[in-house]
Amino acid sequence: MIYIMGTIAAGKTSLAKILAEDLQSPVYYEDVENNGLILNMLEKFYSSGRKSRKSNGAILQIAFLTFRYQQLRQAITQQNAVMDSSLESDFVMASQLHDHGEIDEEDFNVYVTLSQEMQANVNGIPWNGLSDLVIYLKIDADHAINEIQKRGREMENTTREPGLTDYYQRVHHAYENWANGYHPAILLTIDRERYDYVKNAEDRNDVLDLIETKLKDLGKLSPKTLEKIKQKRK
Ligand SMILES: Nc1ncnc2c1ncn2[C@@H]1O[C@H](COP(=O)(O)OP(=O)(O)OP(=O)(O)O)[C@@H](O)[C@H]1O
Repeated sequence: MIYIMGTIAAGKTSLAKILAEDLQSPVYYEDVENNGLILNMLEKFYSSGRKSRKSNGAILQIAFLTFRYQQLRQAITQQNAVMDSSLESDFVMASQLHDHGEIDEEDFNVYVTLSQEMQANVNGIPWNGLSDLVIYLKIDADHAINEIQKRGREMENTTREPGLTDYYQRVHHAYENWANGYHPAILLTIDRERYDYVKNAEDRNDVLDLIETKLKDLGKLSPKTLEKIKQKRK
């Protein structure tokens, strides 16, 4: 499994799509706009800043955990499945809510215990909770906030709720800290300020080369398959 990590609007969904197409791998999206359960919860969570994060934060994490676990049960059986979000990214989100007093100690304990119990055994397979490769999309906070505003979701709009800018900065900071201290699995950082893999074909190829070479080095892609993929791209 390949996890793509990064702050809100870092470009995870786009990279997941591009990478999965190139690898011809299964892909799993967060796709909040088409998931009624998550969308309703998220709208409540975002509705009135800190107050609504506090009242809905814990149950939102349980909702994400349920949805993500459904994806994980499938993805774990497939080679190089790409996930644009994961239990790992949810843990960063849940922890920052807890760190800022928006999920209380007791609720956080329930969430962590449940998450660990679920991950200890996926589809009858004991699992260590790690993916084969973690890709971190490193982006400047202001750039990410700009991207959030550009996609124009009402619930994420900072004009409607100015306090959201602080929240986005906080989440950005949480991801930076997480990436700096992450060692359990192989982490590949992609600099979003350097590569525009959506609009620039050369950048896209460079990013795909970086990721796929790493997969080859990890034994997740044979040298022959990597060569074929590169030829197909030309
Ligand atoms: N565990 C979580 N806790 C709280 N909010 C979450 C969690 N996971 C995702 N979200 C929120 O759900 C929404 C997801 O939107 P979307 O699927 O477009 O992804 P994104 O994280 O913004 O990624 P990108 O734009 O990089 O693809 C964002 O507002 C995000 O902050």
